[in-house]
Amino acid sequence: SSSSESESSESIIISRFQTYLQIKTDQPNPNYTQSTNFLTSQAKSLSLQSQTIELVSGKPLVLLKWAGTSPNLPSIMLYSHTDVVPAEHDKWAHHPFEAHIDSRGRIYARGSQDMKCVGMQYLEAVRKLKGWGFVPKRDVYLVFAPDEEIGGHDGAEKFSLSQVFRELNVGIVLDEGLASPDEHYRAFYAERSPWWMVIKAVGAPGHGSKLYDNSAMENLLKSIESIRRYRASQFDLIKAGLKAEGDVVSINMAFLKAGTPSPTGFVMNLQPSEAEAGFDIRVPPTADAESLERRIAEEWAPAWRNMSVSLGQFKQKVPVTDAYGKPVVTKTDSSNPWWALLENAVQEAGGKLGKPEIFPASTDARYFRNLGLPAIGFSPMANTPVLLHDHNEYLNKDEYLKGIKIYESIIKSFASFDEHGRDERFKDEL
Ligand SMILES: CSCC[C@H](NC=O)C(=O)O
Ligand SMILES: [Zn+2]
Ligand SMILES: [Zn+2]
Repeated sequence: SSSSESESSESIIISRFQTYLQIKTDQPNPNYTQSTNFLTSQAKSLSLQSQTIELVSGKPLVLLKWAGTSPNLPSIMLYSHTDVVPAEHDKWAHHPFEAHIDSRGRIYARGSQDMKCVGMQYLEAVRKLKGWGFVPKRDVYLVFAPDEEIGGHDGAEKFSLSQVFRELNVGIVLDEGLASPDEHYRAFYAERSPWWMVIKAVGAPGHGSKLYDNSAMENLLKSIESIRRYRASQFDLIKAGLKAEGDVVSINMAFLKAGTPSPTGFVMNLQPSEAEAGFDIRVPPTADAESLERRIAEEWAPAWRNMSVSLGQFKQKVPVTDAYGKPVVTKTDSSNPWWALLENAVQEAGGKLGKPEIFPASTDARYFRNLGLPAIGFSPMANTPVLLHDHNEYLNKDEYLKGIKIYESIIKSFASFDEHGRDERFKDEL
């Protein structure tokens, strides 16, 4: 019967997803050879043109092309990253690279939400559309990039600045979003900028029994107290329902480093002369970055308290604004036809979309928004807890399959949109 046929094709779709999830592309040593081979073989089975670009050796980006009938129109870029964050195997109910499906249909794997789901859903949607004989007007590109989880410098950043990318004449970028615990899918028009900061205090050492001012520990603790008050004030705005997660500044301590090591632990009766703490700060595009800088310099790391500030791992301090001082955001009003197209396409496929949001963390989309291109963060996972970077990351197979239908609708709509309109303007600016 046709229903058992569709079941078997659904199980093939799920097992392809499992195969991709089983490839160990976890940082810091992702197996990009295997993911590249897998994606290239998928492209072949779909008769998509494929090339592998290594802007940095050992960091392949897989670029697939579905040629449209009007190649002069700006193209659609369906973007995803192939790497995933590490997982603590022994803390998971199922091995993070087994892609085990439990009795409720939950597929457990690192990358099931972030974001191998999206990369495979693009491919499955293209497979369906091709099967139905759909022909795109615009060129459709699928991009599978390395190293998003460590900042995207050898992936999306270099790619966005490359001649190859310029020649794609991209008009709209789709990249990752977040799962939604309720029935509404989430779409993101901007993201917060990561500022990774280390605050260091130096001070006079002394006997552990002595009360005196200006020890490194005391000075660092003063900063931490002030930072925690600020953190609470931002968090309160969310708790009171006044602001969304992406609309406030977040600041969390990533590490604390101080003390004089001894063979049995730390020396107890010595107040150390140095102490430092690392913070992950996320700044919304609309925030007053200058006043935050002032707060850091005057309250959190004042030189008069023998304190200094430097950039942490990967030296992340992404500017909140573009080269012209404008916040880096994608328009959600009528000046951006892609937004309305996305809304309608999701609705037509039976999905509901929530209010546009600012992504609380970082994605590679920022590199494309920085060029002035519209980029929408979207991962179709409704009724799903947000588990990216968490233990037991999973996606239910029915949600995954629904997401493919959502992308069929979006890709069809985007690839058929034949107004030059506003996106032509970007071409002159590039
Ligand atoms: C700032 S580079 C790291 C990017 C990473 N992206 C997803 O988690 C993040 O921490 O937001
Ligand atoms: Zn991601
Ligand atoms: Zn991630």
